[in-house]
Amino acid sequence: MADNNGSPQLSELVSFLQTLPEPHILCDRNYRIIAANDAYRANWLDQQEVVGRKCYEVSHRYDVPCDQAGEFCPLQRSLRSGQRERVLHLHHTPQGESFENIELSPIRDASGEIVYYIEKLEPLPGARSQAHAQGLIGRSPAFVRMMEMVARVAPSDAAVLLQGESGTGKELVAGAIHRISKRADQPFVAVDCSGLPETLFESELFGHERGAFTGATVRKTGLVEAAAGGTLFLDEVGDIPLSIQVKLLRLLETGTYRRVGSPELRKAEVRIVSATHRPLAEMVETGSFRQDLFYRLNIFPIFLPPLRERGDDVLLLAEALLARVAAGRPLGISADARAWLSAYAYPGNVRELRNLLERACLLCDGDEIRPEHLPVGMQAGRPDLVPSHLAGATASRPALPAEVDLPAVLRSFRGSRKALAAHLGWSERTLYRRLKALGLK
Ligand SMILES: Nc1ncnc2c1ncn2[C@@H]1O[C@H](COP(=O)(O)OP(=O)(O)OP(=O)(O)O)[C@@H](O)[C@H]1O
Repeated sequence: MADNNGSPQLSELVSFLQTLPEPHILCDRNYRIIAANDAYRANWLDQQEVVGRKCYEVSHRYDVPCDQAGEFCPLQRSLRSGQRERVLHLHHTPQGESFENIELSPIRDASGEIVYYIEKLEPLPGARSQAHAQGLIGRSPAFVRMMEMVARVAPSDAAVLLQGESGTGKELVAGAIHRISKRADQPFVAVDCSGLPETLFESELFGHERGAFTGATVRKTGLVEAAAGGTLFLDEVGDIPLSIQVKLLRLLETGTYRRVGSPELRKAEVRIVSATHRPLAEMVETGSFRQDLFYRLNIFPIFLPPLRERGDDVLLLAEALLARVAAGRPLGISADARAWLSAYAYPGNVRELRNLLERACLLCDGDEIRPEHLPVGMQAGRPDLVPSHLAGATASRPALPAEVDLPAVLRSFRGSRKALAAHLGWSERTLYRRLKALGLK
């Protein structure tokens, strides 16, 4: 596949691309798309021609390469490493924004220099478009990095431990891992390990024989059996009593278990995904969690970022969740309410944002959510309405625009307007409006 100058023959590369069933494009080192195969074009039906355009412009609508827009660029990575590189990117597609696995393979000329790249673009199976009612929403770097870990581990059978604060979406991510995996057509069974007394928990998990204990009038299959062939999601795994931990360890190590009241060893065929908001490593230190079980569960740890570290995702989520909770009511969010939502610290993460919007919907009679419908407004008018967990949390929120003595801050602050906005926890627009209102523009 080389011409007389030692460069790979373009026409042969293009016809090779055509033989590939997955969507592929061919790019040069300058991000320019040189060819796209039919599988790629089938996804881009009715769209503008892509050949001749830059990959970052087509897939991301950026004016600059991904790495200059705060994302990992596989092309830059591959230029550095000289190897094939894989990343997960959130791409604009005719079906809406969705996650795609990108695999970039360098093509060299006879002198060994990289001249082209073949790029495979595969939608993440099961991770539906962000617009979908059940989809995981987010595009911040912290969220995309987390999703990249999800995409890497999902197709394997490795045990995954999801760690993150309450309400960060651990159950949703566990479901996504299942849907992306080859077990997607088999059951996904979620077990809440925190709610049940010890004996009941064991029989829920492993099942019991008739007469195994008082009240066991019929034989019962356990959740491990119900999940056969699929995924068993152990939520709040840090709450599993020590006596059951040893049985869970056996399940993970040997793939076997016993129903309560039966000596017979049964074979289980499940993939284990577990989640906790508790510091399991510390619990191992203090002896309340078995070290051997921790290692078994923690083959592939994934950390879910708290909402306060997800930047603009807050407003993206707010819009999407509002559409879900407002059920057909076309509700907007005022600029002040947006500023508050962006600045708030969300100790209860996405769940708290969702609850807060649900309440705002009920309080709002018009067509726009305003600060008076949010905890900030309620706090100002009716402190008795503020739930205790929010009252504590609001203490740590950034200052609201009206509470700041801006002229005083301006006298002491050295730095750009952007830095000042970040310092105050405001958007640049809010800062601009406040400066203008005070005649300080
Ligand atoms: N990225 C996201 N996109 C859309 N919705 C989300 C996202 N993350 C979380 N949610 C929503 O937030 C709520 C809480 O999510 P989930 O129950 O998965 O969190 P969790 O981390 O398992 O919480 P806990 O530790 O309290 O069990 C759910 O309503 C879920 O749909």
